[in-house]
Amino acid sequence: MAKSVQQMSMGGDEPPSQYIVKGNSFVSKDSSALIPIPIIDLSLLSSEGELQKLRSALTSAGCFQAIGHGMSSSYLDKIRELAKQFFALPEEEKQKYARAVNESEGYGNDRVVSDKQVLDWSYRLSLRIFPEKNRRLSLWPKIPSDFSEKLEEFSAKVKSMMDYLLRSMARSLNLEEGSFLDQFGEESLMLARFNFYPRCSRPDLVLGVKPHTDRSGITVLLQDKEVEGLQVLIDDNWVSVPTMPDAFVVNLGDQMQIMSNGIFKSIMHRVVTNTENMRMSLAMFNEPDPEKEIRPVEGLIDESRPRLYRNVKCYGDINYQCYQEGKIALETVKIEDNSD
Ligand SMILES: O=C(O)CCC(=O)C(=O)O
Ligand SMILES: [Fe+2]
Repeated sequence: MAKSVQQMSMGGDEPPSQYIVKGNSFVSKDSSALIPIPIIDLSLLSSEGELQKLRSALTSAGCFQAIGHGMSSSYLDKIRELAKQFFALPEEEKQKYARAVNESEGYGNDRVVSDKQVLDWSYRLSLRIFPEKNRRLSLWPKIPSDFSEKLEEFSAKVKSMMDYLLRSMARSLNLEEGSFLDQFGEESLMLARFNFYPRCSRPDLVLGVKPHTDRSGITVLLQDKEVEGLQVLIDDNWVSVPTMPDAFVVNLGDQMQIMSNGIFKSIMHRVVTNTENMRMSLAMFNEPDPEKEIRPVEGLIDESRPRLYRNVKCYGDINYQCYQEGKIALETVKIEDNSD
């Protein structure tokens, strides 16, 4: 049987060919000193100044670091600790929550859809959180014993932060507060993904996560407290997102690019590996109810900015299909001809 990423990591093995990303080198020039990631204080979003900063962050970069969100430093440490405790369990225990071959929920590595697929140097635990009826509690870890309770509490806090952000995003464009949030519907989806990146002997050839945009509406990411790895593509430069222990990274996803008629940018990002330290992150994805149609907000369409995207349902499925076929999902929902 092929060795697992964890076994290879511990042995310091040379990564096998399926993990090697061709035609690229990741020890690239780091542009973070030149292109800073915007920082937005959520407690100031009632002021016009901060709102304009938010708008500018989302129209240029498509991501920012969120501070002033009301969750304490020690609380965030506890959440990170929960993730670390789970990943530190013996493999046998973690396998109790293993992802089924054709599913994405549960514990494991990449779902393999083609022989040509380049594999990510990572482990994940993906769990559906909202709507509550979608939860598969058999996949929620029993150890640490407070895992479910803590995750549930954290998810509720993140959900209200996301709702507040979606309202603020609408206000920043002089729209009705509910212009984006209402499109998510009462049954909007939330998914938690715990990512774990073991050390890798060849960070120059292997990625923790390949370049992608999130299919979500928005993504709120709790980064590792110390170990960097996330990079975002801004103006054709890969920029490292610095660790800020008390901040969340907020990434705009594809579905908000659609709803904002392309004004807000869904950010391309990737995760690099390193030889020294393992890294963890916890990504919370918020998506509109797949049964509801989403569309560019009317107030963002005019003659100078014609409608860019058609009405879309079940974007998650479209995105997955495109991923398998090597297509860019957003391109397939674009309106090609705006002349009539
Ligand atoms: O680990 C990270 O910092 C980012 C993970 C990510 O992009 C994802 O889970 O979609
Ligand atoms: Fe992502």
